[in-house]
Amino acid sequence: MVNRTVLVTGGAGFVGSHTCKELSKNGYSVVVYDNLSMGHAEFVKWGVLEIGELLDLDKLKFIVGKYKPLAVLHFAASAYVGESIKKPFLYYRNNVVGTLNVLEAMKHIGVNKLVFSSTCAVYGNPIETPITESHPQRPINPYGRSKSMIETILADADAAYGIKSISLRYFNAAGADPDLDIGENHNPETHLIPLILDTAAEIRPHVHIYGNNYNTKDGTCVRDFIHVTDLARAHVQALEALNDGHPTDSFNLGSGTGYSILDIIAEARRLTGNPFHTTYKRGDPGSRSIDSGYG
Ligand SMILES: NC(=O)c1ccc[n+]([C@@H]2O[C@H](COP(=O)([O-])OP(=O)(O)OC[C@H]3O[C@@H](n4cnc5c(N)ncnc54)[C@H](O)[C@@H]3O)[C@@H](O)[C@H]2O)c1
Ligand SMILES: O=c1ccn([C@@H]2O[C@H](COP(=O)(O)OP(=O)(O)O[C@H]3O[C@H](CO)[C@@H](O)[C@H](O)[C@H]3O)[C@@H](O)[C@H]2O)c(=O)[nH]1
Repeated sequence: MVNRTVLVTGGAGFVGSHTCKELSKNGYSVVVYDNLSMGHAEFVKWGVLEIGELLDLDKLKFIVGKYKPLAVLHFAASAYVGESIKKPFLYYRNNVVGTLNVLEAMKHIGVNKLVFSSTCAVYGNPIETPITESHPQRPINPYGRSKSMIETILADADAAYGIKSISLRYFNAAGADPDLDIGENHNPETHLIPLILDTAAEIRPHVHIYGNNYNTKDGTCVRDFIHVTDLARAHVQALEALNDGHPTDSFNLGSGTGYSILDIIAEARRLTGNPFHTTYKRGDPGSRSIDSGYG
């Protein structure tokens, strides 16, 4: 019988849970491995939830051995740029050591395919846009550096142990499941669009704009947003490419168009009809000015 079981680390989180839905729609049997530090048990609607910690190598080996998945989709990570500057060891441990443990467990059981959640933060401030996959990697914060280190480790894992991987470097994930089965629910919430929508809904008093003297058209940072369901579909395609023998590779996932923070605020005011308040704060030193991707 063909093995259709996949292990999804971080499958109770935002992008992981949307991907579980797409995997299930495409006939895969999903096992989620998540410590629920940021995710939600109620987001695991399309598979089995195994509560576990990336840093617990014995448990990871046990779960990989129990289900013997054909592949691992590895979302679980710490993923806040600002926090990574304040707590770099947490980011290197959770992201780099956590991924080493996933790879070690895969090697131990003989699983040799991995789809990895990388990020456009591996590029740092771009020297040209749109950013292509061959753009130099000069990350400017510990979060981006942790993901860039993992990509290096993945190349070594292929060379030494034949573990094939596809790293998907997403730009900014946005939106929610069109059927409203799941959505974005982070605590604390730091992402721009949910904070803007909370302000328009009068749950928050104002939106802080972090910095207005970046070298962009209006001085605010520029980001390229991609819908979370498009990201989810790309993961299924990456899994199928690995199954078809595609070599270790990396791909950007963005729309190719960047919008400034002021663009996003103007559009949210127009769509909601609420001219909500904004205030300026100092820009975050680890924040890249422009992210405009390549779809
Ligand atoms: N959201 C974005 O815009 C974006 C953009 C680029 C890359 N990414 C990457 O995509 C992945 C998913 O991002 P997200 O926005 O869905 O984040 P998220 O925080 O919603 O999901 C991460 C999940 O991993 C789990 N987790 C974290 N550390 C763990 C550990 N040590 N052991 C077990 N489970 C653990 C959390 O509980 C959570 O459910 C991350 O790797 C992130 O770096 C996200
Ligand atoms: O209240 C806010 C929140 C954010 N921002 C700015 O808005 C932009 C987008 O911020 P945010 O939504 O927090 O996303 P990023 O910092 O770009 O990081 C996200 O997108 C990255 C890819 O670009 C991923 O790797 C990260 O995991 C994910 O958190 C940045 O310039 C922030 O400085 C504000 O001005 N005010």
